[in-house]
Amino acid sequence: MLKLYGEDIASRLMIGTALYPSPAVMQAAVRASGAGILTVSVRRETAGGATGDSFWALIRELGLKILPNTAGCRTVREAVTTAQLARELFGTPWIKLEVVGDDDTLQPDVVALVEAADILIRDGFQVFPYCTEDLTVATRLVDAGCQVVMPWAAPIGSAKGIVNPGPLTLLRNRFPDIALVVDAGLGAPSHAAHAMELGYDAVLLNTAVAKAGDPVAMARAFGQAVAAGRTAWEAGLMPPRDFASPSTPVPGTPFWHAANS
Ligand SMILES: CC(=O)[C@@H](O)[C@H](O)COP(=O)(O)O
Repeated sequence: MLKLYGEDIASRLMIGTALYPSPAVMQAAVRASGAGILTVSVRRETAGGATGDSFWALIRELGLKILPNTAGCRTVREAVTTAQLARELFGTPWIKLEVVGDDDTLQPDVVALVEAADILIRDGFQVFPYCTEDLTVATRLVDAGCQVVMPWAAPIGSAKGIVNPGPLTLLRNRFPDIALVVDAGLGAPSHAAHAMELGYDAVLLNTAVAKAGDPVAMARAFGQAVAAGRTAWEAGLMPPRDFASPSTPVPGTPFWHAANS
């Protein structure tokens, strides 16, 4: 079972709560996804004023583990203050730490991210940092005390899927004991399965479900893809190779034999 900061989590899918056509669709999609963790943007929702309380009520009704996030923060100070507000609102030390460094790509400011992670961990937070696939950045985050690292697949909302599988595989190999979560940029259930087939512990997504023609059906499809990808990883995928190999090497011998391998 997935363990994050010592807590058992039943599902390897984490889902966001933004951009749905209505609150009812959001709730139905989250339920259909089978997600174990819900992420919510504290800054955006508290800025919403009157809508805030009813939004939190909808979120609480879902009965899932909440991972508040610092989406929209652009500085260390903003991110730290937002995390402190989240801890008060939700009574959790968990925080998905986002510090945006560029408005076009929403690429994380990884320098500010490491600094903010360090401050928050010293203050007792359990940090889920949203980062790029850079090995050195991941190392700094782990050194600061992050037990979870969340590299992007592609820019938030881009739906491109995994753009750089090589560096993501490198992270998996370097950090076998750290929970790795692909966060952002997934557009199709096959992208989520791909992340799981790379050995990632979980995926986090939002836009591809919220913006689908039928968000509820798409949420279900993502849930199934995550489960399938994880099963494939556990089953042991055959490594790809550059040469052909006949599936039935010896006529009349349909089953594998050591001598034919
Ligand atoms: C919801 C969240 O926390 C973000 O990191 C992000 O929105 C997820 O990315 P996608 O919307 O691309 O799935």
